[in-house]
Amino acid sequence: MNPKQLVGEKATEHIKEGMIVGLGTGSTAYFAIMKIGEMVKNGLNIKGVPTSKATEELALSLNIPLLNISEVKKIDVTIDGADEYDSHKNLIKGGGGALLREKIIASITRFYVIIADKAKGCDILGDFAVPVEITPFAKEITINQLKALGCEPKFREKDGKLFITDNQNYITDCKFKEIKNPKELEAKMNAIPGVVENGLFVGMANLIISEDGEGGILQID
Ligand SMILES: O=C[C@H](O)[C@H](O)[C@H](O)COP(=O)(O)O
Repeated sequence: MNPKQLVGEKATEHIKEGMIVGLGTGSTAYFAIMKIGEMVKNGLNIKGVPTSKATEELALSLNIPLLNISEVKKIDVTIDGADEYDSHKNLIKGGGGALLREKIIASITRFYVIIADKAKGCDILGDFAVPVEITPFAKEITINQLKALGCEPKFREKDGKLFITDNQNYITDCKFKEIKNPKELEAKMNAIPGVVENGLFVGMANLIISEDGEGGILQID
């Protein structure tokens, strides 16, 4: 089985009848959502909260009942992907640009499950450039302030134009050498006025499910 499908389906074991479920974004979360669609079709009663417009469309196509975020106080379990993770379950997310909605949903989630290839595991975060969502206003000032934190920031582009998030903002991908203190860096980046949110998810994940390269499951809890 495709490793993404393996970990995606494994994560759905944490979903129980009646739960409110956060639906992640990306190519790994896709498999969890497909499985949830199947579970719903077979009679499971849950309600989903999507972390992006793309996920909302996918969930609707599978007839997964959805809640509007304004109706939600707590989410029982969220299943989402990651771009990099360490052994303390700190993450870099936002490779698909969905980090803001993902982090809001993670922040009200009781049990946050991350599904990711083993290759995304590392000792120290930083190989993957940290995606940072910034306001279009004064973007040059914001990018210089990010640079002052010791990274090489780059505006993300798509089809030759600046990438626009679901929230009508830009993304800058900030490449650091290594991130020795992710908690401190997360706070420093968010202290910049033009930064809406950044892709460091520190102390949020409860469980990381990955594949061992031979079809087995590895878990960090
Ligand atoms: O913005 C996108 C999300 O943070 C994704 O969950 C992350 O980029 C991992 O995506 P994938 O499973 O496609 O590698």
